[in-house]
Amino acid sequence: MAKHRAINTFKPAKKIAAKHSSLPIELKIDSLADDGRGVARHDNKVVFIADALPGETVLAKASRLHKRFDEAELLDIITASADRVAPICAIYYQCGGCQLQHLNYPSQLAYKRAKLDKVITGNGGAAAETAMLQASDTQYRHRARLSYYKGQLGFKAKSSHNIVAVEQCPLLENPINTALAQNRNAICRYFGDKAKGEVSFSADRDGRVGIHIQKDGFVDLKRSEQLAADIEAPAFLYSVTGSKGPAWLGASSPLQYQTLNALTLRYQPGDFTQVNTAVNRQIIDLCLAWLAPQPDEQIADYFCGLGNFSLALANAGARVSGFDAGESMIRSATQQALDAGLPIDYFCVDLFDSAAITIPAGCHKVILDPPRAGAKILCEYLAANKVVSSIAYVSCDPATLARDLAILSAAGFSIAQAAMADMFPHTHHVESVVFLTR
Ligand SMILES: C[S@@+](CC[C@H](N)C(=O)[O-])C[C@H]1O[C@@H](n2cnc3c(N)ncnc32)[C@H](O)[C@@H]1O
Repeated sequence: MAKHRAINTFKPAKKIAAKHSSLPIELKIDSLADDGRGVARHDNKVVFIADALPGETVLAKASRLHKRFDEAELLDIITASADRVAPICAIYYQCGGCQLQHLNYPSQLAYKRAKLDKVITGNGGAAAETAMLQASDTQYRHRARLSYYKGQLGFKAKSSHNIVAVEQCPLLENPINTALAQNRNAICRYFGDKAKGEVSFSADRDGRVGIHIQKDGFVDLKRSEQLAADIEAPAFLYSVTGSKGPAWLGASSPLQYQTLNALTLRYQPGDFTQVNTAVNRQIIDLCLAWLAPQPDEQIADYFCGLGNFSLALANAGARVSGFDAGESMIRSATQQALDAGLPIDYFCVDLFDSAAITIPAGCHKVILDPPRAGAKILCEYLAANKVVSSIAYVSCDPATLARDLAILSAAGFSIAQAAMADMFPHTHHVESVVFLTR
């Protein structure tokens, strides 16, 4: 069996008492927690064990003790689950990027679907009607952010802030893996022994790969120019920013993210784009079907980013108002709408501030796609304001979705449709879309 590493947690934990530290314990895994770890009970306490699966009996060693639960490191599997598979990545047990590669893919989907079903039934919906959106479970990410420190370029490790060197990642689109292999040495030389920072790769519609470097400290503009010359096409150095001083900005044209058919979003590294292009298209299609935009009908797109949903809704005939706090994205979205001749007005607003929220005149349909924190304030606003009758809620966190659905349900909205979208295969993240009407 491959070596298993300790569990990743960022909460401070107590030192392990001597009697616990040296004693392996046998645990029976009952279920999977929301973060993908196995859950067992021992000494009347819940224990979380990374890489353990329901139905398994494992040998584990306590690694961190908390007041209400413990964490343990998997030492060996005594009885393996029939759902256990060999990870698709050689560094899975060290890398912090994925949590579910040891679980077969259909079971990953079932686990995520069950999480969403709980939220749906908890708010009066029918779980049996939840649809499933999915595409390839490999090579699906069009962007990745790696860290650099002391000669290592890779992802953060599972159980620490150390960096695991990544040569290739099976979840990344091929152009990113190629760009990584071709340019790793030049990037590592650029950082040298002392500097540290982050390197973002973003593959666009045309196979170009933009590289953005965020460095601690000052940016050496001459060396950045040299790095730009050294990077092998079709990858190119987009920009280098530092925590101090001026940035190096290349003269490259923006990247292009393809949404539906011929619709594209112009973006730069740092802008939000949905990581999984194929699943994103399915989500847009579904939201279009649910919201059924009519000619000249007014629709609001809250947390619109670059206009991923706004463009598709306007292209289908609606007039759209998009709201987001990202200034540069709103600028870029506004220009795109002008260039495409589409009737979209974008507004830069903080949607966590109730005083800043507005509903456009004549608007009865809304789409919202908040970050993990959800959209509590906005949902309270929509609940209180009786003009909105249909909401497509795109969520990347079932916990905040549950909280927000409860607010909307209490105001008379009911769940008409729902879908689980596997935007992030092999990780514990659950993306979902819920359609509410009243
Ligand atoms: C999950 S992304 C969705 C973006 C877009 N709908 C898309 O599909 O590409 C969440 C968006 O919420 C925006 N956001 C985060 N906090 C915000 C806030 N307090 N007010 C308004 N927008 C916010 C981010 O800028 C980001 O564009």
